Amino acid sequence: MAEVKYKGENAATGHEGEIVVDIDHISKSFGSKEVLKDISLQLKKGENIVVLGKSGQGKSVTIQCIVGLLTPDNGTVKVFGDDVAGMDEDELKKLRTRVGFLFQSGALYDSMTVRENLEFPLTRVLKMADKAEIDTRVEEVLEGVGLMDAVDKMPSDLSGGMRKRVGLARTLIVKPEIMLYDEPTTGLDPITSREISELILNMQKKYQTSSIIITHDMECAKITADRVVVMRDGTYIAEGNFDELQHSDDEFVRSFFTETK
Ligand SMILES: Nc1ncnc2c1ncn2[C@@H]1O[C@H](COP(=O)(O)OP(=O)(O)OP(=O)(O)O)[C@@H](O)[C@H]1O
Repeated sequence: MAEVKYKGENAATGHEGEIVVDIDHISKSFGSKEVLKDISLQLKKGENIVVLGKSGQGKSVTIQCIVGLLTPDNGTVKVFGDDVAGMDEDELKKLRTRVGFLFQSGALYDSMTVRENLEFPLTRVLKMADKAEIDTRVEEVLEGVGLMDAVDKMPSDLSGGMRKRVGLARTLIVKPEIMLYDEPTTGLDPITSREISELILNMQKKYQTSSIIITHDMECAKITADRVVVMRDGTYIAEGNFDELQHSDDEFVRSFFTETK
């Protein structure tokens, strides 16, 4: 496979080149099914990478390897310089406070208000106890996603787009340094999708967050990506910025930019 090269000039906020996620030649099979064959990728501080690929290509498996929910069969994943496979439960817990992930479902606790959903990671994960400090964090993050009015509502009273935004706020409230987004705009109307994409971009700018964004939504890719990689048959076959790949010589790569997903 052609190794994915890092193009530093595409990084939006270029933070002295610090590599926060280093995926080095990983492979992963489930039974006889080889899902990841040879994946290498480096995410730099402050950078947004979008991963494109058809369904079932192992994009989600890759991000699960980054947070230690899955372990690669071969190769290494280092986050902030440490090998994830070598971490014990405590180290993994700590890692997951620094790496936020928003999975497709982005499930909220239905029996809790928006405020309680947001307080949960602060009190349970960060063990915060100062009520004033907790309130400030909740208000700050809700303002960030434009949902201050919804603070006392139940998730069932919110639209799909609003729930997605609360899910994002709940992930962001612990101020993760890395964000992993698995299809953040799936199932949303075009206007709400654009709002979520712009939110992802704002979070990157505001907190210098580094992100890997898996999406089929080309508008989301266009808005958020400093760099795009294309996955096929368990490897990355192309990388570049949005415009470069849109005009790629490779028909498969170009197809993402012309097909309606
Ligand atoms: N824990 C697991 N056990 C067994 N098979 C798995 C597991 N996780 C993923 N797979 C398989 O790995 C393949 C890739 O799954 P993955 O969810 O990473 O795809 P994807 O590229 O994210 O696709 P999509 O866009 O549809 O979400 C699928 O065939 C899936 O069934």
